[in-house]
Amino acid sequence: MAEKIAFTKMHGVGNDFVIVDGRDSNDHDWSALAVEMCDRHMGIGADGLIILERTLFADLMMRMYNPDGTPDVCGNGLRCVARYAVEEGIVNKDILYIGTLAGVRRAQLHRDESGQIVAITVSMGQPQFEPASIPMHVAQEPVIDFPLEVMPGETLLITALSTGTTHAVTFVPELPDDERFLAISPLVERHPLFPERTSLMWCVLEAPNVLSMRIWERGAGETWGCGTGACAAAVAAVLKNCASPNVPITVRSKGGELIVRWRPGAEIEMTGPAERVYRGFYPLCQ
Ligand SMILES: N[C@@H](CCC[C@H](N)C(=O)O)C(=O)O
Repeated sequence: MAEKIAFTKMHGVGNDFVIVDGRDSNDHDWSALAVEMCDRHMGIGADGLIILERTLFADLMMRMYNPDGTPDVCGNGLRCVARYAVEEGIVNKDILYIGTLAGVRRAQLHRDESGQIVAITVSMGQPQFEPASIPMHVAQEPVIDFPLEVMPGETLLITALSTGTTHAVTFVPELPDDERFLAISPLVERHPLFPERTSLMWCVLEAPNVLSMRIWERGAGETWGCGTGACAAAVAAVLKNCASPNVPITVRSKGGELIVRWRPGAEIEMTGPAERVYRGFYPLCQ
């Protein structure tokens, strides 16, 4: 009989993931399975596949694969993993430590009076501004409002940084319509100045410390939320004096709101929901 992989579908502000507890599973080509499983027509459909593993350095290790199979770091996925680990009894405490490709992250669950998990706060590490860490081929640090020529006659002012993964943030007067968003975002993702490609956060400053954004993720395309991207946008807003440091910054996207707090020299902190959608079994056809 064909092997079946048990999975749980979860999302954080509409950024959706297939979560697989791989602690005792056979060796699989997770990168290839991410491509299959994340396919919205021929698979389960998701913005990423997350595999849980054992580690000596934290309560749990998470590995996230984009829908194109590339491994990455993931903020919304981090909150989903924290909730999953506690509700599945893998970890029996409301403050836990999760290993990621960018290092160990702290997660704290928040509950209402009835004990229901209502939000999760995660540490997201310190933002990286050195061009080599982003990575971006540019001789400027930090990269604030860099004029990126996307095509003849189209230049975006880009603030670029890494929040564990590469982000370009552009502040615009209004969010782009589909035509503009779909024409320009993939060109920024694959711009030659970003040797490992980049995600692009289109941001509007709605009010002091309130941002709304439209998200293009490297390896995934448009998503409804992006945790590392919300952090990058909030940090960029502070760097550009559009938001105050150490004060909660609300970052809205198609799938909901995240709250981000950062001051120069400190770790980023992000708070938001994580929801379970359904469980299932994925048949392996290999
Ligand atoms: N959605 C994630 C970020 C996923 C990584 C992105 N696709 C990339 O390649 O950088 C998040 O919530 O942080």
